[in-house]
Amino acid sequence: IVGGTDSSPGEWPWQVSLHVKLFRRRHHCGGSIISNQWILTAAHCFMSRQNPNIWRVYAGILKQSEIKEDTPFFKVEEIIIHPRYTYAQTGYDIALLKLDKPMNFTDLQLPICLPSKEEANILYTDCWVIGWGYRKERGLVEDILQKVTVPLMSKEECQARYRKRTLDDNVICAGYDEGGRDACKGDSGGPLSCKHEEVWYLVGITSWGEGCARPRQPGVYTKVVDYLDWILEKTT
Ligand SMILES: Cc1c(O)cccc1C(=O)Nc1cccc2ccc(C(=N)N)cc12
Repeated sequence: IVGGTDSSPGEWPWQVSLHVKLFRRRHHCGGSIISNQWILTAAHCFMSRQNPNIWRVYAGILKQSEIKEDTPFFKVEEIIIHPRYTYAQTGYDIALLKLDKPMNFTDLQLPICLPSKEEANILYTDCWVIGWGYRKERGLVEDILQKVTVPLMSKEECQARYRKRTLDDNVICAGYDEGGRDACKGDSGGPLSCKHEEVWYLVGITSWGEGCARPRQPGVYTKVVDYLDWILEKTT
């Protein structure tokens, strides 16, 4: 996260950290708890790493330094990548992780609501992107979970910013024309959460952007409401 601030314990209880258990265990991507057995994240987190056995899901974590050898984690039973995914920039950047056993909800690990179709055209005005990702383009994974508020922008406005590309229809953009506040590498898969009438909704999944926090280069997020049928088909 570029231009953000430290989160507090329990502020974002649906945020998880996805680690790869290889030579050096480390944070690779974020994800969101959507039920006691399912995590919603980005497909591009799993390119070249689709073996569920090497992944570890840490929930209820504020700092990466909390994670030790004996810190409990969830194993991944199944990784479901959207069948039409190829690259983040061409859309369908969405994946589901089925945990090997259901988690108990606590104050520090709780699910976030999926948006409903009826609310598909609500104008959310209180949206935040969070993660342990880079603070700048040539950065490194952060210790304390960062948060930054970002305004949503229309598809037309976003397409005008990415003139050389044709944006996928099922994305939502957010950011500031002056730049300075945005998600970045390492925040991928994490939630773009919007509060509406006292309830938090998972409006987007951090997917890509040209660099990070550059002027007129907004963050691009998978638009979750457009994948409700796919999510329900795979999780029920
Ligand atoms: C390609 C690259 C790096 O190598 C290092 C840092 C950033 C980038 C990059 O161009 N964009 C990105 C690469 C990977 C995940 C990203 C997630 C969000 C954003 C965003 N701006 N909202 C940019 C990303």
